[in-house]
Amino acid sequence: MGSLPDQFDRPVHIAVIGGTGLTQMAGYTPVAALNPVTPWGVPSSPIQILEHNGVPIAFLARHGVHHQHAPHEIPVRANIAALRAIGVRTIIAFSAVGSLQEEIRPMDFVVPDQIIDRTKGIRPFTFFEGGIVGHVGFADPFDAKVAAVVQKCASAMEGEGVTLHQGGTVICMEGPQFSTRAESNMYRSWGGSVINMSALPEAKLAREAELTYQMICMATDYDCWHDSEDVDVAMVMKYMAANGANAKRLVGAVLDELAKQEHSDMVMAKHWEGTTVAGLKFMTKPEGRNPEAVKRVEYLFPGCFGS
Ligand SMILES: CSC[C@H]1O[C@H](OP(=O)(O)O)[C@H](O)[C@@H]1O
Ligand SMILES: Nc1ncnc2[nH]cnc12
Repeated sequence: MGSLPDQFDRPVHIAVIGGTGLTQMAGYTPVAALNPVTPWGVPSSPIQILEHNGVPIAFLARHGVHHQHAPHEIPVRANIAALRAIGVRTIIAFSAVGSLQEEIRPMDFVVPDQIIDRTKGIRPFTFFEGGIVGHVGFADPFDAKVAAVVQKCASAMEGEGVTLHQGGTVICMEGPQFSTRAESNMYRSWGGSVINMSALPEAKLAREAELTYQMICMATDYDCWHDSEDVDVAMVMKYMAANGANAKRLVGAVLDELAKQEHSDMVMAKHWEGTTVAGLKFMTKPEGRNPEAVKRVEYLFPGCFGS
């Protein structure tokens, strides 16, 4: 990465956030590696700009290039802010997850449509604080239109080792320790489909930043509720290695599909444009706004308060 330029002169609209076991996107040509500094610090990894069929894609390794950030240490605000600042409006976020349902087998893919928050409030979870208040809708944390694109791409790969479950609830736990058996069974009773440690605050911050965001999960284990072996890191890495090629193929097919003109409004997150900013302007009266907080928010939405 060292020899790549640290600037890229075109906006990049689509990003992939790679999770455990997906720290690179083979088959794409890296053309730049950016190191932005945001008001919330620096991102987890350099942002690699990859080119595929002339379309630039941003790639960020959630846990860092060497997997050095624990789930609660990931600088999620810097990640999301930096991606938005380079032009990204759609994020495909990949995650290795435990399965909470018999029919979701290790190596199956899941495109979730809901999240239950089991983080413990120790992760910074909003851009809007310290003198700027904002509340965004989060009833549907993911994006049904991107989910449909993923489904279409996965269907085309059926019979090639790709099984995809459309819809489902991610339990996002704090970690880094895995769940107890009692917790795992409780999550099942709540209707949880899969479990990870990274859907939040990523999805919330993407929404605050007016981005289209969809997670693609790949099951690596049955957590500890099942009568098979309890989850451990070796198991997660083993399945990621075994199915990593399919994960990359699926993500690649999704990127190719999203690059089509017919998806441009969705990719540019036109349906979210202005939704956060409208609420921000309405909430904290100008005389109550902290100039430092205003400056930080204007990194996300340049000129949004008219300064
Ligand atoms: C190594 S198992 C736990 C770890 O794996 C998942 O990572 P990611 O979502 O980034 O793929 C899970 O969320 C935990 O961070
Ligand atoms: N069982 C599990 N619990 C939490 N995160 C995970 N990531 C992969 N498997 C997991």
